[in-house]
Amino acid sequence: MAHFVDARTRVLQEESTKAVLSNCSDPKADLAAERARATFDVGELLHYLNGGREKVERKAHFAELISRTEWGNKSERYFQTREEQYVHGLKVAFGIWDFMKEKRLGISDGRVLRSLVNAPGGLELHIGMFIPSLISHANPEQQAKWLPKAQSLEIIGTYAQTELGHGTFVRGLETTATYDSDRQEFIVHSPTLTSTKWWPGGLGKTATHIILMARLFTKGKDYGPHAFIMQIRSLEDHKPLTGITIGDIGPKFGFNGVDNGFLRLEYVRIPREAMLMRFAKITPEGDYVPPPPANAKASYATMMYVRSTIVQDAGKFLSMAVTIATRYTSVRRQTTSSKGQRETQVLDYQSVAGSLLPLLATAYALHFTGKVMMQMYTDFERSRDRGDFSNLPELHAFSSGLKAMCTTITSEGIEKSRLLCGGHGYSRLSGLPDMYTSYVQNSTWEGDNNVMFLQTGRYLIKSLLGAMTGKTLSGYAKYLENAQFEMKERCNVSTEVQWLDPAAQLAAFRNRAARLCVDAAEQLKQESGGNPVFEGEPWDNSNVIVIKLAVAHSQYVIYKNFMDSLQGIRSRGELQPNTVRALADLQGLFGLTVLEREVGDMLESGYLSARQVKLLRAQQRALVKAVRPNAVPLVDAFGFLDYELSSALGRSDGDVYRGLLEMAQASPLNRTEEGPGWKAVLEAQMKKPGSRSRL
Ligand SMILES: CC(C)(COP(=O)(O)OP(=O)(O)OC[C@H]1O[C@@H](n2cnc3c(N)ncnc32)[C@H](O)[C@@H]1OP(=O)(O)O)[C@@H](O)C(=O)NCCC(=O)NCCSC(=O)CCCC(=O)O
Ligand SMILES: Cc1cc2nc3c(=O)[nH]c(=O)nc-3n(C[C@H](O)[C@H](O)[C@H](O)COP(=O)(O)OP(=O)(O)OC[C@H]3O[C@@H](n4cnc5c(N)ncnc54)[C@H](O)[C@@H]3O)c2cc1C
Repeated sequence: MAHFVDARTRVLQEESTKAVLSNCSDPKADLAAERARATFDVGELLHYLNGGREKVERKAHFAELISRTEWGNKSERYFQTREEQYVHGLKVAFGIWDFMKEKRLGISDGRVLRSLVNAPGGLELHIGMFIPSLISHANPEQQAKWLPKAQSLEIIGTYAQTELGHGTFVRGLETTATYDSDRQEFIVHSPTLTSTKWWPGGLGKTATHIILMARLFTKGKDYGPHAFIMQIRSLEDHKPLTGITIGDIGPKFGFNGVDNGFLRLEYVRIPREAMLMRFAKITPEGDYVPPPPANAKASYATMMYVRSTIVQDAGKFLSMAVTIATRYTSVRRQTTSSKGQRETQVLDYQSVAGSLLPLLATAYALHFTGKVMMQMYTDFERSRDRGDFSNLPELHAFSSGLKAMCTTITSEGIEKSRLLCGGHGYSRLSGLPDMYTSYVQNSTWEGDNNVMFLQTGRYLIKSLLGAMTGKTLSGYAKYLENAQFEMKERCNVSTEVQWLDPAAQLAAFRNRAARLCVDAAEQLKQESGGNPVFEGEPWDNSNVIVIKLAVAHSQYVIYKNFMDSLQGIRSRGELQPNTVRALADLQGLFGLTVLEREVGDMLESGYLSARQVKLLRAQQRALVKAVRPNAVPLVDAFGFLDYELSSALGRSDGDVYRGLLEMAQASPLNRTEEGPGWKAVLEAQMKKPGSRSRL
């Protein structure tokens, strides 16, 4: 209702309003001023990072179109119940599907659309693991039968591996697939409580089919986990098939639009052809044909593919968080030292810039590592298709460690970004709480991070031991050939500026990793009482140092990838000198920030002196200052659209306070002026006779 304000009231207020306006914040102007400080061409970097101008424009065009659809509308995003989220997630998946068909779009456009809407739902695993499993584990006949149905959404699948009792230890799975040669069928069964499948995304209420990981028994012998395809729900009425019990596992820390599910099987029969037989096979008579020794771990290939995509995506999520925090802290003003002066942009506080700008640098580092990771996976696929599995061990070691490292960095980085946004960062309207709760699972799924680090550490120690007996190493572990030399090496930096040299930084990363590898191997030998044993007590008692080694190696790899990528850009002349300079500052800031955090190891080993650490810290602080003017331009270059970020604080126009006020209007609590509690509780309580005098 319009509210009448008399002239006297207005006149009295006028002076106070003027006083407040004289130094109140103007977020839009602040952000515009930040953009004017750019030392490089933002458009150039934007196009480079996003694969060209055409792709950038295409994404904006898609966002424009889908934001107008019912399924693409995000205004209710932060106010949905779990059920609404689940149903909406399905509408989004099918909405994107129809949109792709209508516009005849391919897989890479589909990926862009899914990322734009960012509403994880019941089809995540269908796209992320069910189809990839068919591609990597099914033989040509099986692919011909199942892929068209899966790709046209005639069936919806998921990947059912984890059980109540086992996730990490895949060989410990208890679901059985017992071959009956008389009927040429498998009997799949959940023999124990702990064999209940638990966690698979979409299993609860969506999937009609699953890739089942079960222990294969034939002729009384256990051949360990193998992949099978089977139907679990009717295609007519979506009810579970006979002998199958399925349901949703309940609410989770985040990611609640996805119906992670449970499954029990009671003597269910599936045909022999249900076993995915690209590698291992079973004959009609029940003879087991193992995969060739070189690809004994072939049934784990889907996990490796997904780990690679997780590495690829880590940089994107960190970039999103950093974009929100950088834009907001550039327009957020808080505290003034003298009256009448404008308050300080919080990004100008050393504590804020010192935390946020290294994260910005890290987001760039992860971008380049993500690219290298996917290239390595694609190369593996190419050689695998020729029957060459020789690069499998390195790919496994590389993807395991990077999966763990990149997701740790990004999980922590999202939370740090949220904290840097103060109170408004705690609001879901900032976009950061949801981003955190839905991202952080990446540290657990697809291999718990510590378990993944241990896989990488195992590979590195074995590589070192091999090198000591004269074996030539390849790839990222090559430096271990010189581990004995590294043990005697000392850092030769003697001035602050020498720390800017990428070679000096790389040498420090490499030396730390090499020494830790020698230390870890020593400890393992001691625990083993002689020759290193990579299992049981000796291994378990060496876990902490092995994980430390894998962290150090992964940090070395990420730094090296950043350095090599930038060198490539320079030598190919892909970007203008000013842009390269801005990226070089980020590379230095990333490198020195990580090294600064880890100096303890290098002081302990004697690689660094206390004076060199002081110089390193001073140079790191100088780089924070150097990056500061480019902060907003550098996040603009990531190219996230407002639609994509769904954040009141990350708005590209900087109008954050209007954003909060506008978005809050959609709260269901605001549907009526008096609110839902008035009729339900407040009225009766507050109108009780004598209610005010009771206390
Ligand atoms: C922990 C390990 C790696 C251990 O496996 P294991 O069979 O016990 O291994 P082991 O007998 O100790 O043998 C070790 C040996 O096997 C090698 N190896 C292990 N995994 C692989 C691989 N993928 N590729 C190539 N090689 C592999 C290791 O390097 C060892 O080799 P070595 O003996 O040293 O030469 C494995 O069991 C594992 O991967 N566990 C994690 C389970 C997991 O990732 N589950 C994912 C479920 S799906 C999911 O979470 C959905 C995510 C949804 C989404 O992302 O969208
Ligand atoms: C949101 C979400 C979605 C998921 N989706 C799916 C899915 O679609 N399909 C599917 O099959 N699974 C899925 N999972 C399961 C997931 O893959 C497992 O939870 C994960 O692999 C970790 O296994 P775990 O739960 O058994 O952990 P545990 O192995 O029980 O880990 C517990 C602790 O023990 C430590 N630990 C375990 N083993 C060792 C060891 N050998 N050495 C040292 N430390 C060890 C771990 O580091 C961890 O700290 C999902 C999980 C989540 C959270």
